[in-house]
Amino acid sequence: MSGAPILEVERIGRIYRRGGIFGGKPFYAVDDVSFTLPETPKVFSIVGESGSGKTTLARMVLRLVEPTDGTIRLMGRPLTGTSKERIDNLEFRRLVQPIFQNPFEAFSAYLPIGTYLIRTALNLKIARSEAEAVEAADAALRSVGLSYERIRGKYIRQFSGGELQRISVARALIPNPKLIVADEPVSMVDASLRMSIVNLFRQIVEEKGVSFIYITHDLSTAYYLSDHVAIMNAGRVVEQGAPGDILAYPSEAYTRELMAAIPTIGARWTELDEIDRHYAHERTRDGKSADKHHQEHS
Ligand SMILES: Nc1ncnc2c1ncn2[C@@H]1O[C@H](COP(=O)(O)OP(=O)(O)OP(=O)(O)O)[C@@H](O)[C@H]1O
Repeated sequence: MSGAPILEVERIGRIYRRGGIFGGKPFYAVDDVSFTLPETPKVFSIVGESGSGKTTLARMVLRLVEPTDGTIRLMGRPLTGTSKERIDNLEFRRLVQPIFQNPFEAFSAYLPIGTYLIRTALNLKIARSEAEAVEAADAALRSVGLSYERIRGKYIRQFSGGELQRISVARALIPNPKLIVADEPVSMVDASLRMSIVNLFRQIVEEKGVSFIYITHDLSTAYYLSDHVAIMNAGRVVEQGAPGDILAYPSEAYTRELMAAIPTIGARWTELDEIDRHYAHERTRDGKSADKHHQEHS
């Protein structure tokens, strides 16, 4: 269905029980959350402290957890419920891909990573033969500054966290998805490489037309990367809007607390000014975001 938003999340909620398997007290881990990702590719960040419900929300969008209430539609078609229109699993995995926090857990330790990527291409029916699968893996790896040749025969222990997260991004790109849901994707990556991954996301949005849901507790990367930020507290979205507006004029006390909770607030927000300047420069240079760190480290 063309013209439909990529994702429409409407009043979703998820109940869990706290305090014992039997008779624990029910509570909403995600409570009445709504947002829309438009057809044009965007980065939508969900920011909140530990326990605010970000991962539960991401897992509902990834169809790993069934919502207790509400509906989710992908390109106009339901992800939840039992209607005939519901997107089937293969189609869903081709359209929506995850990137998780720990890249070391994203791949098998006993399989060369290239083999894993080939299997992904074959399982998702992106390739009909091993040769086609190598081609698909190579194309995806090239979009993140690597190549199949460079990773061939290697196992996860032979890569750094940053390199592996880059390979996770390549894995996610194999089916040419419409949406990537990235749950704390840089929190386990070395600080020096963090911005290169964040820049890579922006490049993918602009060059490949993929939308991102970026889940993080880190306001600074959310501010830098996003077109839209939603702040979550105790399962609810307490405010959402353009990052500049939210962070310059936070209307919620909770958002101000989140900002104040950054331990090196002076340094961090000065760093944001630098990021702003760098980003503005990179974007105007040739109309695209370039990835300086990426070139340095690849
Ligand atoms: N399977 C589950 N069973 C019971 N409670 C759960 C389950 N998953 C999450 N919760 C609870 O739901 C709440 C929200 O958790 P969630 O992991 O979504 O938050 P989060 O913001 O992603 O936090 P973190 O960054 O620490 O992962 C927490 O109180 C958590 O303990």
